[in-house]
Amino acid sequence: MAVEPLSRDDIEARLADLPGWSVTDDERLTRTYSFGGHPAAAGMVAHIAQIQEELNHHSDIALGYNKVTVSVNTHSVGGKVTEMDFALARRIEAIASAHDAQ
Ligand SMILES: C[C@H](O)[C@H](O)[C@H]1CNC2=NC(N)=NC(=O)C2=N1
Repeated sequence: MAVEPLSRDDIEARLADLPGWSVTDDERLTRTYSFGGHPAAAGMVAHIAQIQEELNHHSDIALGYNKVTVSVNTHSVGGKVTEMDFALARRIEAIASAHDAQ
């Protein structure tokens, strides 16, 4: 997969297919999920970690009582949002319903 920073237009087009995700002012693709409790939230974190190892692309994940926040950009291009970040976000979205993530 080519690794180049995405333009603002490319980012907006991809975000349109990822409700709940946004890009912060410091160029991180992020979403917060809510859960029924802590074990469910922790289970989602473990599953995300598996996916990240598979993709060799890793977000920063914050685990709270019943929330998980994922935040990612691509280190190898100096901390910009790339297609690799969106590929990870799509994989996370694909498992969210199995974890009852809101
Ligand atoms: C050596 C290894 O492939 C790299 O360090 C990978 C690992 N995970 C990564 N994760 C993220 N978010 N960005 C990267 O550039 C990156 N690079």
